Amino acid sequence: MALPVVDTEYLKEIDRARRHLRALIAHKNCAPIMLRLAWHDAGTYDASAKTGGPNGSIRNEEEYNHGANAGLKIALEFCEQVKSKCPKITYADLYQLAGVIAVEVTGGPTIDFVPGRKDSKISPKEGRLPDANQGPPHLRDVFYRMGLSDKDIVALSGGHTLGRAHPERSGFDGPWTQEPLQFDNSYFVELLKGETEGLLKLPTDEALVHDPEFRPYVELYAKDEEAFFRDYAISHKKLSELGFIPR
Ligand SMILES: C=CC1=C(C)/C(=C/c2[nH]c(Cc3[nH]c(Cc4[nH]c(OC(C)(C)C)c(C)c4C=C)c(C)c3CCC(=O)O)c(CCC(=O)O)c2C)NC1=O
Ligand SMILES: [Fe+3]
Repeated sequence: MALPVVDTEYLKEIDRARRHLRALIAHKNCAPIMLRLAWHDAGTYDASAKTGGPNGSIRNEEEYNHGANAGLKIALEFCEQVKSKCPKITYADLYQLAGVIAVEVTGGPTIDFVPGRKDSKISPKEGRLPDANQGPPHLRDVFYRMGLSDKDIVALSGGHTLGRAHPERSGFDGPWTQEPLQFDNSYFVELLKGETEGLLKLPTDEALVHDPEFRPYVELYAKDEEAFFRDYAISHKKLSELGFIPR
């Protein structure tokens, strides 16, 4: 079903939340972890069972304690600061808006945000997010289950232009690019360059270079930042609206 239409009061609350999120993310330099939070709430979607997805369930202790969500409590607490000033916004909308603002504030593309997500108290079982240690078949299993495509997989992985891995959270260490607070296509440039001292490549990042279906997108995005921004904005919107057929 499409995202339900919201009333003008709610739209004003969304605008207030936008402003608070912009100030918070700029002040705390927390764009990367806010983007990861938005993905981890949405990335549990199962298109055939119609369960999981961007429904705020990651705020449940049972879910934010899942292994793949290590470290996200910080982002949940940042969002709680905005929720206390904008109590009408659902957690589901708040987390997705945080992801959209995180990309905007770091110089990435403007992503169309349609509000109207409802909160769910039900958390899916652990294991719906992709495992960084696996390769292309696993990536396709997980992203196809969400209802996403090969192109979405490559474009969304470009979100690793932001932030870094932390040994105490995932066992991996380091940023993917030289400018982890700048949203650009350098993730793809680094992927094609090979090893660079101090920069990280997950097995799932490497998979994009070696798989014949994924690689052409990596080459396009490394060469044409506009093409990456265009495709990323489409894929990010898709992921943030999983479970709602956009109007
Ligand atoms: C495509 C498969 C994929 C995998 C397996 C993945 C795994 C992954 N992503 C990140 C951090 C990580 N991930 C992301 C965006 C992100 N993450 C993500 O994969 C999902 C959610 C589907 C798993 C998507 C689709 C996006 C796209 C925007 C950011 C911005 C950061 C940095 C956070 C920070 O700096 O704290 C870590 C390190 C966590 C830590 O130690 O702090 C790992 C292990 N990211 C992936 O893309
Ligand atoms: Fe990631």
